[in-house]
Amino acid sequence: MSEGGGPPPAVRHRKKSAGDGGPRQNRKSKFSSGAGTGGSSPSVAQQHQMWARVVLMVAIAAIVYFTTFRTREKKFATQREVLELRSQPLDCSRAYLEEISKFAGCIPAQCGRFVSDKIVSTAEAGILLDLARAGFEHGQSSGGASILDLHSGALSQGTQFVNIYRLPEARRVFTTQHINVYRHVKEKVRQAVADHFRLSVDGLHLTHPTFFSRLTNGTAKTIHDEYWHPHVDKETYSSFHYTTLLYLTDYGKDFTGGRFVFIDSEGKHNRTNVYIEPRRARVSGFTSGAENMHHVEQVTGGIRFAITISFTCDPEHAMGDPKMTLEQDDGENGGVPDDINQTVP
Ligand SMILES: O=C(O)CCC(=O)C(=O)O
Ligand SMILES: [Fe+2]
Repeated sequence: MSEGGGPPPAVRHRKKSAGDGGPRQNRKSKFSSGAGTGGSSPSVAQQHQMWARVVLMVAIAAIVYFTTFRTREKKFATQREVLELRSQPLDCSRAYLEEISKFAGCIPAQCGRFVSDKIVSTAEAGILLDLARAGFEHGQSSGGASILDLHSGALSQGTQFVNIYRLPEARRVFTTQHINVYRHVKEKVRQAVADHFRLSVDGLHLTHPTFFSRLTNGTAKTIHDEYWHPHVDKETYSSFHYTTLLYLTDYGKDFTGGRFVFIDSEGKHNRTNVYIEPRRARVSGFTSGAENMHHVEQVTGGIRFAITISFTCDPEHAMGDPKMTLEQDDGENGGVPDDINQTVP
């Protein structure tokens, strides 16, 4: 019974002796250069053992490294999806919470982010794309990032900015339809932010800078062209409390690269990149604190158009609808605000 129950002792013995030079000794001697190689067999076995240890140690080091310094990738919204609403609640960063607590009615039920393809129609986005193209015909950065701010009139030109409302050739560049759609869309987005974060819409104001962006893979000429740096909006633009983005062109069709990426850090070494692939008429919204650190990937081909529509809870930083004329030119700098340098992160 005892013999039949387990593996035969001989088999067990052979397995155990596999590393002790027994059967291997013979196999090895076939490849040895000279006769009488019996004496070198133990050292070959030792070498094997040593290599096994090295391989094991490297494997352990790799496992430790990849579990300690890990970057995970998550897709929050792909270009192909048509989303009613996708959201992710987050804890507010301490500084954000401290500041927003001063504005009753404007404190989010919870910090976080959302994406929806149902707030703005593709027809509206098409008209805004037309507006953007018409505006950028009168000025573009010589690097990869151009902006057009309808409120101040700031428009990239070469390595600088001009006021589009001062350009005679741009007099009638925007149509009544452009203007009406811009205002209407901005209101819908404002309402969506108020609904999502459960705010009183009256306490939520449009703020500066709110602008169109046109991104390409052109070589950066100034710091304003370097749109890909990770940042926190509240730190880049102090008046921001809620950031929204409206995409006017499609990732993978109109341009490549250029995904929006939230960078979620868990501890010192672990991070998760959360991707939003731009889609025409897609709106994303998020609280502007450190809980929503983000960046835009470099565009590798084509042209990416988007609008950054920003909101503040602070009435002192509130901004009205754009007048789209030179009337609003009240600055020494031809209406281009002094802090234009903040317009592009
Ligand atoms: O265009 C985007 O997707 C993001 C732009 C951005 O991060 C910003 O305007 O602060
Ligand atoms: Fe940003």
